Amino acid sequence: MIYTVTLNPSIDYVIKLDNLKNGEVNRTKEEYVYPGGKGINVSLILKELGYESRALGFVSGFTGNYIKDVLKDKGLNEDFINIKNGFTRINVKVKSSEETEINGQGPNISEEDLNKLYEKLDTLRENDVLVLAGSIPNTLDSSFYENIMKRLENKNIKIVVDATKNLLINVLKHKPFLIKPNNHELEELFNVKLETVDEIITYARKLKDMGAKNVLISRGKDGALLITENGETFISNVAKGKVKNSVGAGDSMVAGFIAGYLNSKDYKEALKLGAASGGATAFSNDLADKEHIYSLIDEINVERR
Ligand SMILES: Nc1ncnc2c1ncn2[C@@H]1O[C@H](COP(=O)(O)OP(=O)(O)OP(=O)(O)O)[C@@H](O)[C@H]1O
Ligand SMILES: O=P(O)(O)OC[C@@]1(O)O[C@H](CO)[C@@H](O)[C@@H]1O
Repeated sequence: MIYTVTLNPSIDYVIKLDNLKNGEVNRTKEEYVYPGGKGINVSLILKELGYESRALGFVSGFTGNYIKDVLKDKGLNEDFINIKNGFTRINVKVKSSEETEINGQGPNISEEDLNKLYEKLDTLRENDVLVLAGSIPNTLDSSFYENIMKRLENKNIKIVVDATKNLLINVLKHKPFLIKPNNHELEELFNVKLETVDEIITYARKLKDMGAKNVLISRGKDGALLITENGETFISNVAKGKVKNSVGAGDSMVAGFIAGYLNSKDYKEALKLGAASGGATAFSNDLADKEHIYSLIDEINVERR
C-alpha cells in the first residue's frame, strides 16, 4: 500500500488577474478552490495513474471538513485525524504576470493527536511506500520527519520525502528512497547559486552522498534531473504547453515517478512519467488528469548524462 502524510493540508484558493497592484483593490478574472497540500496532491495523481493510496494527516474546522468532503467525492481513501484546534489553512495562489503564493501556518497539533498518527504509521508493512510531503506546523521541530523514519527503520518501507531546509537534511542519514527538492530549494540547502546543469548535478550528488538513495531535482520549465541509487544521472526535458497553474507540478512529478517506478522498476521510465505528470499539471487549472498526462509522455526525452 502507498501512504501519503500531509501534516499541514490546505485549501488552495487560486486567483487569476491581469495585473496585481499592491495597496489597491484588485478584482479577479478567474478563481478556483481546490483541496491542497503536497501529500494530498500526490495521492490524487497516484489515483489518476491507477494506484490507490491512503492519505493521512490532520484536518480541522470548516476548511478541514471541506477537504475531507472533496476527497471523499473523488473516491480517495483518506484517513485524516480531526483536530479540535483552529482550522486547516487557506493558501492563496495569485496568478498574474508572476505566480505569487501566500501559504498559511496551519493549526498546532497536540501530542495526543500526533500519537494517533504514529499509531496509524505503526501499521505499515514491508514493501509499503510512504510519502512525507510538505511543511509542518511551527510548533513541531525539524526532526519530525526524521523521527517517523527512525520509528519505521528496519521495516523495509520505501520512504519519499518532499520537504525543505533542515526538515529534509535531517532525514538524509536514514536513507530515504527518494527526495525531490526543486533547484531553488537545492540552492537554499547549500546556500549557493547554481547556474549550470553541471553545478546542479554536483550539489544533487552531495545529497546522495549524505544518504538519499535517489535524488530528483525538479527545475520547472527547465526540466528535471535524477541521480539514481546506482549512481547514474538522467536528464529530462519538458513537454510543451501553456502554463495555467503550476501549483502541484512538483507533487505530480513525485506521484508520476512513484507510479512509473512501481510499473517498471526502471528509473528512466519513472522520470519520464514524473516529467509528463508535472507538465500536465502545470498546463491545467487543477491537478492533471490521466489522459492529459499520457498525452504528453511521448514528448519527454530522458537522456543519460
Ligand atoms: N512550465 C512547465 N512546462 C513543462 N513542464 C513543467 C513546467 N513546470 C513544471 N513542469 C514539470 O513539472 C516538474 C515539477 O515542477 P517544479 O520544478 O515547478 O516543481 P515544484 O517547484 O516542486 O512545484 P510545486 O511546489 O508548485 O508543486 C518539472 O521538473 C517539469 O518536469
Ligand atoms: O506550505 P507547504 O506545505 O510547503 O506547501 C503547501 C502547498 O503550497 O503545496 C502544494 C503544492 O505543492 C499546494 O497544494 C499547497 O498549497
